[in-house]
Amino acid sequence: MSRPNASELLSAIRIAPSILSADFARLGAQVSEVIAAGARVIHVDVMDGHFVPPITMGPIVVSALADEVHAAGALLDVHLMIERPERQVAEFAKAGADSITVHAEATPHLNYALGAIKEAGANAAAAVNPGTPASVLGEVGDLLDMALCMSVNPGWGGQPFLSSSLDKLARLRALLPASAAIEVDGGVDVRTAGACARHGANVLVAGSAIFGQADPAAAYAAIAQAAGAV
Ligand SMILES: O=C(CO)[C@H](O)[C@H](O)COP(=O)(O)O
Ligand SMILES: [Co+2]
Repeated sequence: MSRPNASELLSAIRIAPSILSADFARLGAQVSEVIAAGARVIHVDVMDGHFVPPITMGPIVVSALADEVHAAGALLDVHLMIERPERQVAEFAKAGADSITVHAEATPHLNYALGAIKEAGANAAAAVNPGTPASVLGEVGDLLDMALCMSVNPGWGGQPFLSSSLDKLARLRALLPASAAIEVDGGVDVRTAGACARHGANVLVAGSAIFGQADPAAAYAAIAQAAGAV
């Protein structure tokens, strides 16, 4: 099956529903609901029990969703909250990941890890935790298709948005080439989405604010409108 053009999809304002908060007993149906509502970026949170305490999912879940997501012209945005991610990126790309994010804090070899993602055929992204300066990503700016600003401490959905993230988004936007997308992840909802977009984010991850709601499609549409994505 042909892959969507990830660079093109990530160049507009996008709301990326995070399946971390989805009902896993009906994961395919939940993803279909948000795609029908207009979502073109599906965010997959991979946690290893080391970089962050919880353990979530691996390439097998990416592979299970890939055909449905790609057939809709949407992409799988895989957020690796794992130690030494460079050892795993090829496996996730093979499973169907279109963009892969590694944490700057998770490897001493960030430049190498980003190169490994590109070599595996995916878009390369790097994330910084709330306590890590944005400037770290300036060192690898030429390799970044996307930078991810964590607006909560990673590991759990449903946490409140850290307002200090707004200035950090603006610093990342000023620091990185215009071709790099800026993603924000954690505590994004109808109240925080507009400010994130105004401060330079164009890919807004939302988990509990979409899949934690009774009507995920309506919740998606409300956040998209708040961010100016529609
Ligand atoms: O990476 C993450 C957690 O580490 C999730 O993507 C993020 O927290 C989404 O959840 P919510 O929108 O509920 O904050
Ligand atoms: Co995430």
